Amino acid sequence: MSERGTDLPNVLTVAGSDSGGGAGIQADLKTMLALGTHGMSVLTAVTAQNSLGVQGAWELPVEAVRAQYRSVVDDIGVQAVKTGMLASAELVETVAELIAGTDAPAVVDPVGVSKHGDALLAASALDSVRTKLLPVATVATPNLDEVAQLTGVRVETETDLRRAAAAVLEYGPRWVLIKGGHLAGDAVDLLTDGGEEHWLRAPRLDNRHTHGTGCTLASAVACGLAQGQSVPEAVAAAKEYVTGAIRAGFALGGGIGPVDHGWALRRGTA
Ligand SMILES: Nc1ncnc2c1ncn2[C@@H]1O[C@H](COP(=O)(O)OP(=O)(O)OP(=O)(O)O)[C@@H](O)[C@H]1O
Ligand SMILES: Cc1ncc(CO)c(N)n1
Repeated sequence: MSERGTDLPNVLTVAGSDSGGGAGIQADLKTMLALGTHGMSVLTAVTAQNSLGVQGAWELPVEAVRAQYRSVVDDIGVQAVKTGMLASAELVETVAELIAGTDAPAVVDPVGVSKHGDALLAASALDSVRTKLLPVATVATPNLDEVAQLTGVRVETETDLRRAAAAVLEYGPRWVLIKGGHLAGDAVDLLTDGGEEHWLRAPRLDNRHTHGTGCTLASAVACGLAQGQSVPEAVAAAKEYVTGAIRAGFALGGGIGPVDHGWALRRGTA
């Protein structure tokens, strides 16, 4: 038997490709490798993207998404699913239906726009995210722009995060992790299921190379869940991983560089 052993959990990302390698499918798979899981992917869209922005985006046909998902789940099996860019209402609804039929926790990152403000989800898909995708989520991980788009709640202070969380929970995810990364001050996120409340606080790092933070955090949560952690445990570990990745983020191209997914692999070996 190889050293891999037989207990490496399988984690599936359903997301778009970022040609620059910092966000999307590429960030997800790198996170899954770094955190000791076997990463697999269902591609929903292809973007021409780099450190300066998104130059083009093309979504895949619904049949292609459905076929990839079936290939993975029916043969290999998954211990957790993570979703990212889903592009259109049709794809959002297809993926929600596929997740509903899968016996594994789902981390839903309701990706709306890229860090540069480029749309990665059609405005006409918002309602499907609210009524079809959020209800099948074990954890939903919106950032503040996505919260505003989905619920109309505008977050300006840490206290507003509570109101935002309550508004997202109305749509039915089991847990919500509101990412306060775009607020001033500490990088504070709020995880709640409407009963328990967990505040995750990290110092704001003075590094502009933060491309892919959201994808990385959501994938790390999926890895923890696949490894049998509870939602609060998986989120706490994911926050530590993404904070380390931002600290190690590096310049690439002429704009915003990526976080460094490999930092945790090198931990203790320098
Ligand atoms: N400068 C920073 N220093 C420390 N932590 C940060 C910083 N910026 C973001 N974070 C943290 O990174 C995680 C991702 O949050 P963020 O709000 O950046 O996601 P996002 O906007 O969805 O990212 P993206 O769209 O680039 O993938 C959160 O835990 C947030 O608090
Ligand atoms: C493909 C893709 N998915 C997600 C994000 C999140 O910002 C991005 N920039 N690109």
